[in-house]
Amino acid sequence: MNLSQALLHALHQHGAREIFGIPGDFILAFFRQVETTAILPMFTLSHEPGVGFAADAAARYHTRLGVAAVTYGAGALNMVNAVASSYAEKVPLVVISGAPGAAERRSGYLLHHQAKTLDSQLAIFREITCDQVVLDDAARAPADIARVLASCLAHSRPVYIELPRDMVLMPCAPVPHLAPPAAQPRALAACTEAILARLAQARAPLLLVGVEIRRYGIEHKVARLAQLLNIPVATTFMGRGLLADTDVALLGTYLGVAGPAALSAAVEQSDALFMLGVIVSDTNFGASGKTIDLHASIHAHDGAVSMGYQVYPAIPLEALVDALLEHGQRIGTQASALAPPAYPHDLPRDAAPIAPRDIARAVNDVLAAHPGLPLAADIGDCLFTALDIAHTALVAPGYYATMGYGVPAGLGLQAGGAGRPVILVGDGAFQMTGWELGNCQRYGWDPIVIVFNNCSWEMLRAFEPGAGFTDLSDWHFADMAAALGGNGCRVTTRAGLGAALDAALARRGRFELIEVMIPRGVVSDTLERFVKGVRRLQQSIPA
Ligand SMILES: Cc1ncc(Cc2c([C@H](C)O)sc(CCOP(=O)(O)OP(=O)(O)O)c2C)c(N)n1
Ligand SMILES: [Mg+2]
Repeated sequence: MNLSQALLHALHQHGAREIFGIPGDFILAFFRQVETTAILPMFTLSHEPGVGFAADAAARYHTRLGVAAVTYGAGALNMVNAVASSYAEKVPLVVISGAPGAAERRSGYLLHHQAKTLDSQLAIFREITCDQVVLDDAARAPADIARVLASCLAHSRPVYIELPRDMVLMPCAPVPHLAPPAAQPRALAACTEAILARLAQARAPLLLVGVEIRRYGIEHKVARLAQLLNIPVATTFMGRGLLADTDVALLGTYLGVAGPAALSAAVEQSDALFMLGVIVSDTNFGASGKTIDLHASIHAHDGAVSMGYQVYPAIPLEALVDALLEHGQRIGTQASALAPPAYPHDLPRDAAPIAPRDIARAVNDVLAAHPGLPLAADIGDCLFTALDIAHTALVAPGYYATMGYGVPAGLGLQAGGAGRPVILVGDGAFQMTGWELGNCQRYGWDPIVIVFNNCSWEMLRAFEPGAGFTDLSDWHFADMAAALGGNGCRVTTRAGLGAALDAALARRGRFELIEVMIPRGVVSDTLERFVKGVRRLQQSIPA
């Protein structure tokens, strides 16, 4: 076996099911190994940010390793933003970068794609990955690859593998599979007992779940825990879509002042807020009406648990949930004190112009007929609109908030076997990576893409009214769809939107681009409330 085959078998054994990539001369030999061994299918896209986003989305949706393979320098450094997003949002992404071989490193020349030094790329990726290896020694490679892949899964963060091109065919032993880290039994028992005692004595315990319960594949265990404890459950903004395929009666998504008042009050007034797998970020808590006292909460995240000023280190999330399931008992008197949110549906098929909420209605009508359709959303008002869409699997960078995610992420979902996705994307974000749709024809992907075309960076205008620089011109995206191998149509009325979706759903095999024209200044209620809330909080926080 050669080193590439050992690496590919190890990726498969650790759960990876596909590779996204763009080749370059420093990684050509590895791409040939991927192609000839067929251990993992390879999907190539057009621009490395899209490669990273697609691999990220496949990893999120399927709760498994995502893999992005790129060339040295121009390729890998082009993907830094996407990998940073995966790091911030705790996605287990394996970055494989080709690299110069030993002889060319000693040539004394500055090599093409080299920035500062030949190790600068490794230094940059150290900042956005949890573990790294340069595979320059075939004897060490099996242990190094095992360690790095185990880190990726244990921390649910990206890792970096640099593969010099003269090592690709070197003979190499198989890669061992390391056991995941275990909790120290007595520490786990003490932590579990303290949490259950705290919840039992509380007046209003509440379970708030975040992305880590998806990343560690424990949503169904968490659903069982919620039913066992019988306490109200809500998701964070980033956690939108969690528990969607369980029968947990969710209160909804916590959005602070931008969300339903009763739900926000339940979270902010809880005297035992149990945050499970929650990233404590401004997008999750920045619009809180009453600042949540994190020291009065229980927070299980990043492999540790904090309660008050007590920290229990090395408590893997799944081990904690298993222990709570084993020792927990009914605590709450009623699981959900609030009626679950009602989502808008029944799009009127009339000549009225289209507002973001109408798109939510239309998608909810589609979901009623096609339950379980996966959603990918970009950053912009399309993501706030997604909060008016019924609970379904949703991938979106709700915390790191990078634009350009939506279309490549939708392609990653379909490539990874999630079925036909609906993609929500604004015109500004579509300008960045929407062109990846041109790759659908090679792979038979056929997402339904809804472009919110307000000819504007409208989310920024909501924060900076009167700014002229947020105006964009009208790119007529629908007219370009056919040239990219898909079907496109532009709609300006609610009847047109309904008809376009009906037609799109009736066709398969080509992407469907529905360009929804939205008047500038018309935004979703949620974005409006979010902006008002953030402004009010900015004014209220003493200097
Ligand atoms: C890669 C990248 N560049 C810039 C931004 C800043 C930014 C936003 C966030 C605040 O950082 S929202 C936004 C405008 C989005 O425009 P569009 O896609 O048309 O959506 P909509 O018109 O619905 O706003 C920008 C430029 C970003 N998030 N990501
Ligand atoms: Mg826009």
